[in-house]
Amino acid sequence: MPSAFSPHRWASESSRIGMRPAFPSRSAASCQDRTRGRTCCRAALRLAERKCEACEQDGEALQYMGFCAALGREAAGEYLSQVSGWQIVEDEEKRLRIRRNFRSRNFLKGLELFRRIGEVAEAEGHHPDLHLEGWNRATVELWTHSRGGLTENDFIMAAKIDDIKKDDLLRSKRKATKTQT
Ligand SMILES: C[C@H](O)[C@H](O)[C@H]1CNC2=NC(N)=NC(=O)C2=N1
Repeated sequence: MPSAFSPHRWASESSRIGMRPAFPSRSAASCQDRTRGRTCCRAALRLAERKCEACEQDGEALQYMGFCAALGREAAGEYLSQVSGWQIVEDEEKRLRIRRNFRSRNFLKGLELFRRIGEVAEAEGHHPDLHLEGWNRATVELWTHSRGGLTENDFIMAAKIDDIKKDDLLRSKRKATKTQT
């Protein structure tokens, strides 16, 4: 788990440089899950168990440090190791995004995959770009539009997409047949 982005790190960083911590309620002291008496800390949660944070309100970007800060390539690479099948790409304006490709069994199953992803996106308030081409080539791209790049929200969504049940929709991976040489 990259410690660089735990709320404790952000809280100590922000106090060190004199900035208000992004989520004061999440400082180490208050990050205590009183119902179960154990520290329930965001940084200890798998990406798929975290919740996307709204990065803007009424069209205004929220000045948070932390979860909404646009990530550089190195920090994005640290998060990438926690999701599966995704790659970091640059768009025509050099903005980072992550992309995962799927092959659906048919066109309608490709649309059903998007529907299942859409349900998670609506629940999280963070939405992917979805492309379905050549009837069964489904591409999912994630980036944080309000930040013009990648934030933790994109990797939370990627992890949640990884967890979506989808084997019934996708072509099985062709067994690699080794040709005898
Ligand atoms: C107000 C609301 O949080 C924003 O419009 C959300 C909606 N979904 C979003 N999805 C993505 N990928 N990026 C955003 O900046 C974004 N903003």
